[in-house]
Amino acid sequence: MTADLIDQPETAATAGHDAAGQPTGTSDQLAADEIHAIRERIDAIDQALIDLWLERSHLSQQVGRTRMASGGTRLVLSREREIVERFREALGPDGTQVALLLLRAGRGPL
Ligand SMILES: C=C(O[C@@H]1C=C(C(=O)O)C=C[C@H]1O)C(=O)O
Repeated sequence: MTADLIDQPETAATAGHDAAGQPTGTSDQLAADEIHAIRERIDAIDQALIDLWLERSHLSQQVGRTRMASGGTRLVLSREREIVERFREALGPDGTQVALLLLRAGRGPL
């Protein structure tokens, strides 16, 4: 998917840029303006996701440290299964992959 986006050659018909100078994939100015506005919201969402991702992984590592310092286990697999299932129910098979990546980020270096 990423390769498709990167490899697509820019032609005369797709040479338009938005107000920030980013290629929009269209030479139509109205469409380019709309795309620019939507991209601002997309960028804000991406930043929120990054911030939440980092906050979650720090919290998860904190739980792991607290539990191990008290003689407990590093992981609780039943809780992890619940989380994977929550994401799968909400997002389908991609949700499973997202949850597994989230849990991996929370483990930190093993
Ligand atoms: C954060 C915890 O520790 C571990 C990490 C989890 C997570 O990242 O959500 C879930 C279960 C545990 O394996 C927890 O028990 O809540």
